[in-house]
Amino acid sequence: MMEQYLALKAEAGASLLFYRMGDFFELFFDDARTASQVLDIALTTRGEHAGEPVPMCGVPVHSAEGYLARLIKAGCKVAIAEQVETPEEAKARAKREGTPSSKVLVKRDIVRFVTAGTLTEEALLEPRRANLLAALAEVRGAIGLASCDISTGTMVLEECAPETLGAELARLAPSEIVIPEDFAFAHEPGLEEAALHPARDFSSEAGGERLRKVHEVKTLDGFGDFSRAMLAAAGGLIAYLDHAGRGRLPLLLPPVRRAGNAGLAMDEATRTSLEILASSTGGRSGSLAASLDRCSTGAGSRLLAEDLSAPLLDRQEIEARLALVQFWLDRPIERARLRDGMRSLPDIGRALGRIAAGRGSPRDLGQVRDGLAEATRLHEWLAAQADRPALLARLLPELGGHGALVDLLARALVASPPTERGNGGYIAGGYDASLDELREVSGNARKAIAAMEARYREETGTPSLKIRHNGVLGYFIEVPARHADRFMAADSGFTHRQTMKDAVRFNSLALHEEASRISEAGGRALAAEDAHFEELVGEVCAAREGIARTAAALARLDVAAGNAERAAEGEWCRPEIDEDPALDIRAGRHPVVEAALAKAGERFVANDCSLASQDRLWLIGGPNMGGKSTFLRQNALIVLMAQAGCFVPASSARIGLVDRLFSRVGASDNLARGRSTFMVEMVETAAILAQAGPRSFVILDEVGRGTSTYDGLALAWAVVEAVHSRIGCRCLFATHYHELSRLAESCPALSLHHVRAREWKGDLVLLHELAEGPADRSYGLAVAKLAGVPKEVVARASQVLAKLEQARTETGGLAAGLGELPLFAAASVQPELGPQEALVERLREMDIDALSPREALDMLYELKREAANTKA
Ligand SMILES: Nc1ncnc2c1ncn2[C@@H]1O[C@H](COP(=O)(O)OP(=O)(O)OP(=O)(O)O)[C@@H](O)[C@H]1O
Repeated sequence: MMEQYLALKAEAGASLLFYRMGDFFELFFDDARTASQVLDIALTTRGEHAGEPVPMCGVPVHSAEGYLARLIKAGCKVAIAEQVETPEEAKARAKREGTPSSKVLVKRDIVRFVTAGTLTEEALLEPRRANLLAALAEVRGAIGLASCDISTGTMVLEECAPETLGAELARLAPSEIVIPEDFAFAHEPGLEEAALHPARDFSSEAGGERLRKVHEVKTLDGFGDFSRAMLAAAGGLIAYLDHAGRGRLPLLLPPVRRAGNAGLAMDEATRTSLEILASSTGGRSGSLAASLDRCSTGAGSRLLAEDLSAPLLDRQEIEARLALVQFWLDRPIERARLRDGMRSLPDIGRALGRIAAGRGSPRDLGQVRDGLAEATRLHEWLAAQADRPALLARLLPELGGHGALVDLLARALVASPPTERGNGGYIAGGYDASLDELREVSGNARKAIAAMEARYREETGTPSLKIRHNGVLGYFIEVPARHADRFMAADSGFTHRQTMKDAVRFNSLALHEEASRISEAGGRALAAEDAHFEELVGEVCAAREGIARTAAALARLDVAAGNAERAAEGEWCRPEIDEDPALDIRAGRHPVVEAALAKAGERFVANDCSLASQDRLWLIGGPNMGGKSTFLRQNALIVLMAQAGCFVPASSARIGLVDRLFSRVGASDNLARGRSTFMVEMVETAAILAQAGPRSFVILDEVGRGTSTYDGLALAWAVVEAVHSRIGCRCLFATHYHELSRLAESCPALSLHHVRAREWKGDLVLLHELAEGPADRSYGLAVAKLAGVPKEVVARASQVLAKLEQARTETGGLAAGLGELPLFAAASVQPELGPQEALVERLREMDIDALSPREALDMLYELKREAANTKA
C-alpha cells in the first residue's frame, strides 16, 4: 500500500493527498501533520516506513467537504485519490494477472485537485462572493489576463500593461492565480502565492486551439477579437483547469473580451482605502458593498460586488442601469413582489456549474428546473408591465425560452430531489413506465414481506417475531432468544443466521425469494434512474449558454431592485451624469458612517461638494476628528456608486464622468512588503502624480504628515501645486498645515474650506459641518483631552504650544520664507537633466538651417566630444 501511496503522493506534489481508505480519506507523513494542525484533529500513526512509525490522520468521507473547506481557506491545496475499482474487480484482476488475491490492492487514482479557484461545491463557496481563478501570460510586453468563475462558467479575457497589473488584479480579487513557470513578472506584488504551471501551456496558438476545442467552433471570431496575450492566458487557464479536474473540464461559457479603459480606473491602494468590498479589518461588514447590498440572491450580491469593483465610463450604459433602478423605485409594490419571488430563487448559475463539472446532484437539476420556471413566470409578468426601460427590454428575452427543458425536468424529477444520487428515488413516477414497473415489483415484494411477518407470527405462535433489514444480512426474521428453539428444529423451514444476546435471527426460503426480488428490481431501478440522470444532465448542458444568460439576467434584475430598495430606505437620489469635468453634490453623506451613526442613535451631518473648472481643488482644514477624511471618502464613494449605476446618498448629485479615481486616505503600513508608512504614502502619491489626468478625481489626506514638519509641508505644498497647475483635475486635499492656505493666493482654481468646531465651556464641540475659508486652529490639544490623554500631559503641551506660537509670531513661522516663492507654473522648475538628456535637448533645439557649414562641423565635433564624456 505504501508503494501505491508514495507514487500518488509524488503525483500530488505540494497538494495534501486525501487517500481513500473505505469510509475515510487518510493523510500520511507531513500531510498528516499539516492537516491535523489546520483541522485540529488527532494525529496518530499507522504502520512503519523505513523503520519509523508513519504519522497519520483521517477524515470521514461523508463529512469531507467541511474539512476541505477549512484546508482551502487556510491556503492548502488538496489532491483527492479515490478507489477506481471495486474489491471484486481487484480480485478478478489478480486472478487474470496470476497474483495471489491477498496481495492485490484496489487501484487508486487522483481524480481531482481541489484548489481555491477550482471549487464548485455549495459548501465550499460563499454564496455572495464570486470565486475567480485568474491566469496571466506575457506576450511581447503585454500581459494577458484570463479570469473565470467556474462555479458559474463565466470567462473574461483582457490585456494590460505590466504597470497596471497590480490594479487589475486588485479589481478582480481572484481566489487563485496561475502563472507560467518562467513568468517575467512573477515578483510583482500579489503574485507571491501564485500557482506555477508549465510554460508550454501558455502559448497563444495552444490557447486559441483549446478555446476552439472547448466551444466546438472552427474560429473564435464570433466571440470577439482576442489578442495573443489574451489567448495565451486563456490557454494556461484551461490547461490548469484540465489538470485540476484530471481531464474533466468544468462549465466554460464563451470568452468575453473586456475592453481596456472600459471603466473607471482605480489602483489597489484606492480600492483598499475606499473599503469597497472589504473594510479595513478585512471582513465584508463595514464595507461599501455590505452597506449597499439589498439583493435577494447570492448571484445578485456577486454582480453588485462586480459593479462596484468596475464602475463604468460609458454614460449610456450607466443611464441604462439607473433607469432600471428608477423603474423599481417608482413601483414599490412590484418591487416587493419581485424581491419576494427572488428570495426563494435557487442559485441556478452555480447549480449549472456543478452539473457541467460532473459534480451535479439530482437537487442541482431540481434547482435548475425551479429557477428556470420562476424566470419564465417573471418573463410573463414583466412582459405585461408598461413603460419598460431599455435595459429591462434587453433582459426580458433572456428570461424565457426554457419551456421545453422546464417541462422535461418537471416531468422527470420528484418535487424535492435529494443531494445524494446513490439511493435513487429522484425520478418521478409516471416518467418511465419500466421504472414504475420495477418499483411496483419491489413494492409488492415489500408488501409480501409485511404479510409474511403476520403469517409467521401466527403460524409459529410468536407475536414478537419481526422481519427486519440491515446492510449486512439483508432481510431476516428475528425472534427473542427464549422462542428460538422451535425455529432451530431441522424441519422448521427456517435457517439460522445469527445469534445475538437477546435475539436469534433466521432466514426462510420464501423470505429469501421476496428479498431477491426486491434487490434485483432495486438494482435495475437504480440503473434506470442513473441513465435518466445522465440524459437530463446532457439536456441541461446542451442548454448551458441560455441558462447562464438567464441566471445573469436574473442577477441584474435583483441588483437593480436591491439598489432601488436601498435608495428608498436611505432617501438617496438618482445622480445626473454628464461629461463636464465638474462635480456638484448637495447634502452628500457617507453611506457606511451614516448607517453606523444611525445605529448609535446619532445623526450624520450632510455636506455639499461643488467642484468646477474654475474651482476644482478644495483645501480642507479643521480639527482632528472633525470629519475631513469622511468628507473626502464620501465624495469619492458617491462618484464610484454613480458610475456603477447606483443611486447615491445625497439630495442631488451631478457627476461629470471621472476616468480615474485616486484615494490616498489614512496611513496603511505595508511592512510585509518592506515599506514604512511614509514610504507607502510617497509611493501612492507618486502614482497619483504620474497617472492622474484632467478627468480624474483625487482625494488626498494629510500628505506629508509622516515626516518632519518642514519636509512634510514642502512636499504637501509641491503636491498641491502640481495637482492644481500641471494635472488640473478635481481634487479634495485635507491637511493640518495652515501654511498651505497661502496657496489660495497663487492658485486661482483652489479654494479654502474647513470643518467647523467650537469650544464650549472648555470642551471641544465638533460640528462636522463644512464651511468656506481657512481653519482658524487645529484643536489638537482639545482632541487629545477628549481622547483621555492625562491632564498633566495636556497641560504641559499647552505650555509648549504657547512658546511655539510666540516664536511663530516673532519670526513669521514655518512658512516665513514662502512669500517670495514663485508660482509652480511660472517657476518652470525643471528637473535637472542628465548628460544624455541634455545632449538630446541640444539636438532638439538646434536649428540646422541657420548654421553655416563651418559652424555645423564645429557643432558636430562638440557634440561628439560631449557624447564621449557622457559614456565615460
Ligand atoms: N458628517 C459627519 N456627521 C457626523 N459625524 C461625522 C461626520 N463626519 C465624521 N463624523 C464622525 O467623526 C469621526 C471622525 O471623522 P474623520 O476621521 O473623518 O475625521 P478627520 O477630520 O479626518 O480626523 P483626523 O484629522 O484625526 O484624521 C468619524 O468616525 C465619525 O464618527
